[in-house]
Amino acid sequence: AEFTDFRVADLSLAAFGRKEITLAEHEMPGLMSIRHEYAAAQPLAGARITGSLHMTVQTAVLIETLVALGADVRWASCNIYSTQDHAAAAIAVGPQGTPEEPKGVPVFAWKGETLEEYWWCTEQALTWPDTATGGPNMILDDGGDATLLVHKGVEFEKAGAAPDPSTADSEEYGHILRLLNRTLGESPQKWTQLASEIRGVTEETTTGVHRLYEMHREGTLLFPAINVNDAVTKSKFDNKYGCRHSLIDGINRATDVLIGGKTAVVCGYGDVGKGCAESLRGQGARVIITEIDPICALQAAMDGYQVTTLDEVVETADIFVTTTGNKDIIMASDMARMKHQAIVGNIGHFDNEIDMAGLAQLPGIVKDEVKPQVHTWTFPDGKVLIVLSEGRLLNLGNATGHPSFVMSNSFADQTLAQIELFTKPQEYPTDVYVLPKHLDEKVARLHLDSLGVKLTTLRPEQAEYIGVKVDGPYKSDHYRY
Ligand SMILES: NC(=O)c1ccc[n+]([C@@H]2O[C@H](COP(=O)([O-])OP(=O)(O)OC[C@H]3O[C@@H](n4cnc5c(N)ncnc54)[C@H](O)[C@@H]3O)[C@@H](O)[C@H]2O)c1
Ligand SMILES: Nc1nccc2c1ncn2C[C@@H](O)[C@@H](O)C(=O)O
Repeated sequence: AEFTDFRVADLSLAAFGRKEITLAEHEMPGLMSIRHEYAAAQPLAGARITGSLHMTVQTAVLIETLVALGADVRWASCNIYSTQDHAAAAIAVGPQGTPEEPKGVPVFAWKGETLEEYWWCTEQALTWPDTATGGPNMILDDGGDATLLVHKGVEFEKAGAAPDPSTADSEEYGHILRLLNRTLGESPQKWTQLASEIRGVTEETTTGVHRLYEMHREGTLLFPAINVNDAVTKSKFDNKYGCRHSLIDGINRATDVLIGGKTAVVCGYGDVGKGCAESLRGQGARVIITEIDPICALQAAMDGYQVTTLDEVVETADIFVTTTGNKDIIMASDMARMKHQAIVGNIGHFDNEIDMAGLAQLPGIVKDEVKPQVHTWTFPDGKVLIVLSEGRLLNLGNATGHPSFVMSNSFADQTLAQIELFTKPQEYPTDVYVLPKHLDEKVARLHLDSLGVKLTTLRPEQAEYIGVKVDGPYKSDHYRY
């Protein structure tokens, strides 16, 4: 039967996507090594994995690794602007298919989805026709939207109704409520039944992890979770070195502004902020940090950055980047004070770091599209602001996100986490876990040869002296790297 269980922008892009996937595989040695190591054992045979993670070339390599390990997969992106359409096309067509006869994986993602389409895609990725529960038995999440939809579905099914969408405190939540009101009418136990077979979720990013700990604290978490973000080989690499590469990629492709000599403000000096600050300084910008945390602020000062408040620099700086994972960092009133053609962008997971709703409501403001994901906002006095990706993460909205080599670390962690949760459910009662250190070190080890690294081997007496095994783990669980 013809395979039509997908929705992408343009199947004819599949060949281009396949070429870039092939190039990416060489740049993802850790992930490919895990694919080869585990393929024979088929550890994910029987797994039905719903993915909600930016549908990029690198994610395509992750998807095909999960499939190679035996999994069935359904996929959506976790952001309306982050899909690379040629990667999505290659996934729908598959390595053996053609645009005329696709033979790939169900994927529902295209660059420039509306919010309503985004949640429809997420629902498609979560809906598994011809299965007992109608759903997945694993979730691979980035930011927690798939996990949220399942939890809200169960919550409202238990209550017998979802709130009136007109009461939603955001446009996004309104779409979720409309969707759940529809499914409540169509199938009143859809989400409860679907959740019953989910063995767990592996969460990619800081903001999604925050949501999981919050649900666990509230006692509402329905299944165990592995916090992949806090694998050292994820957040100390992807968040830092990935953003170091892809932040200026996004700014350059969006504006081609000369960064050298300009003043750039980075809000937040966590893993992402550190990479962003280094990236901008590397281009010759004078980088100023804002922080709430005295430790991160002290780190920034010791790294040679001025650390002050946004209020102090909002009228003089040229480029503003939010990296906090928090909300309401740059408000409309701040943007009203910025200089002509200041550039504002966010690289945090959600679009609530920049007050886009407030900006749109400023009297006399005029929004104009320069090109996709680049807008000017003109104030009545003629001052123009340049806003990237409408406040959504600009490295994936204006560029192609992190490069393959760093995503190889993150996705090796993800694959190991999926195997852990799927094959050892009895070892993971509902809670939030991190990957054991020996797996973290394994992922790092898999990336050393490509960079020409030669490790030193501990001698037994040395290992004994520092209290570790010759083959590791080399650090305590509380070591901070
Ligand atoms: N775009 C990407 O490719 C990408 C990659 C990784 C992570 N992320 C996302 O980026 C965000 C940050 O991730 P992270 O790992 O750096 O988190 P983090 O917690 O390490 O860093 C965030 C920092 O922001 C600071 N902060 C919080 N509120 C602030 C405020 N009001 N003003 C100034 N500073 C404030 C915190 O003190 C913290 O140091 C998260 O949303 C994460 O999901 C995006
Ligand atoms: N090329 C890429 N493919 C997939 C996801 C990508 C990405 N670049 C950044 N993210 C987001 C990740 O950094 C994710 O781990 C996060 O933390 O947001």
